[in-house]
Amino acid sequence: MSYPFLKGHGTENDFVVLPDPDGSVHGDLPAERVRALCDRRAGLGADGVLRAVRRGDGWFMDYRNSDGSVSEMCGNGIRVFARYLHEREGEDFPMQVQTRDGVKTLERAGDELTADMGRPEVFGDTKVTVLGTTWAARHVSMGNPHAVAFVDDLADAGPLLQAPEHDEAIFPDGVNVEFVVRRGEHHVAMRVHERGAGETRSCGTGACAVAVVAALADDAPRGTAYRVDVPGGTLSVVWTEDDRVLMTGPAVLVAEGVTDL
Ligand SMILES: N[C@@H](CCC[C@H](N)C(=O)O)C(=O)O
Repeated sequence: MSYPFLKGHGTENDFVVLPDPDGSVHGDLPAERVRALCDRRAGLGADGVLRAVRRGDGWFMDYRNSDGSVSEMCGNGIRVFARYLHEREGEDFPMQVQTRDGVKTLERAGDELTADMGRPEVFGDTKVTVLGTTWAARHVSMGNPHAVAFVDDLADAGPLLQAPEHDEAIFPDGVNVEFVVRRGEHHVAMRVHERGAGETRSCGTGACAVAVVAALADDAPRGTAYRVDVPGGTLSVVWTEDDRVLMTGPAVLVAEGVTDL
């Protein structure tokens, strides 16, 4: 059996897009198939899979991490998903996309796309540990869970070959962990260890969580744009007066074909 696919990325957080309009192509998308597709040696290679399913008169983004697990939301993924819907399915901007974290609206921003990521939920303090070093972190939900830790140097977190240790009582389903340094006024840089995918070159929801924590620390007025550098590029994040987080960044489709994986 052959399946159509596309490959794309947003700030080098890369995804396999699986068109499955009536949901009949991939069934419930078994975790083994996701792992096979995302395998960087034996498969197409990706941090996650974006299955495109029609729901009502719109589209649902069925997001899976590269280990086959489900997540509520993916910020880089939704821009790539919207790029796909625009270029291959004829959907216009502004565009609404259904996700496990509700409906998100995407707009064009020049060559880039802006996603309204909704309201952040800022919780209390927590801790993360890597190879015996522990940092204070802030728990933020962008629909999916994040722990944001400011560090002295991005290299301090080491090679991030394993998930950082975290409080299982606070994060029973695991957590995405961002390590952050300041680069200038309203300008930060981060690395991320993604739940279900390992260290990646970028995380859109992570960049939003980081900008929210930085804005709170800076007491920055709502509407202040934060530049968030990631290993794979740069995202811009604004936490608005009406408590929404707008994330702007690139979304690129790089290949399409068929696969029997
Ligand atoms: N890369 C994503 C986040 C993907 C989901 C995450 N790993 C999780 O399990 O919550 C992004 O760009 O937001």
